[in-house]
Amino acid sequence: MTPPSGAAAAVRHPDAPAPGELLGSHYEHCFGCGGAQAHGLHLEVRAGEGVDVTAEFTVRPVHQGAPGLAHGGVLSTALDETMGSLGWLMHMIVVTGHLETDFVRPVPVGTVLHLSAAVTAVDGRKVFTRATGRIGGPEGPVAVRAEALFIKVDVEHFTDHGRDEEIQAAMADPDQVRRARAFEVNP
Ligand SMILES: CCCCCCCC(=O)SCCNC(=O)CCNC(=O)[C@H](O)C(C)(C)COP(=O)(O)OP(=O)(O)OC[C@H]1O[C@@H](n2cnc3c(N)ncnc32)[C@H](O)[C@@H]1OP(=O)(O)O
Repeated sequence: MTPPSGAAAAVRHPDAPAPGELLGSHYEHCFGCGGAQAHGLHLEVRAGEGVDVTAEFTVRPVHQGAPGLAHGGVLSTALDETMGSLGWLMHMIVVTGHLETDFVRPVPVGTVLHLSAAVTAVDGRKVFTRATGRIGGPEGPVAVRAEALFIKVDVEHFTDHGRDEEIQAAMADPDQVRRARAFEVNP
């Protein structure tokens, strides 16, 4: 997870969302950010000043692992989704290649997890990222932290591998196609 010595700093795309702007969901059925997923995380991610974002995730009873506590895999998902959204600031479509999470404090149901993530380096198609989740406020103690390697892919990654039913539905939605193609038309 250490970027190679030749890795570059991340570059914010000139057409990236303005600092403070909500990025919006990339797919309404996404478990991380989609509004159509009843039990999803419903993450709303906001652009930062650089190639960084913030987000909030409210832990609900459907996200439990142990009684009254968030499931660790769900917390990893929140970190994953937050870091994955960094691609939007660089106009890159990325998928997670490697993700590692430290669970530092238990996170009770009802907690708002305050997430922040940033790109630490870029090396060709490889995007190195880091994230933390704090409880009790944006400056509260760290409950979870993660590092992840994302890999830049083309839209064909999804159309070639996704189940036909969902791909056809997504392709029939002009908003979804516009979102998916935005980075290719306006790289
Ligand atoms: C719009 C989307 C928002 C997403 C938000 C949520 C994020 C997600 O959860 S995405 C879903 C989970 N991830 C996936 O399903 C990805 C599944 N994996 C794959 O499809 C492929 O392995 C993929 C695309 C990551 C890489 O395959 P491929 O395009 O053939 O690239 P490949 O040549 O193997 O690797 C490229 C580079 O990355 C490195 N790499 C790839 N995977 C890893 C890994 N797991 N660990 C370390 N390095 C890796 C390779 O070593 C290579 O490095 P180098 O350029 O230095 O030789």
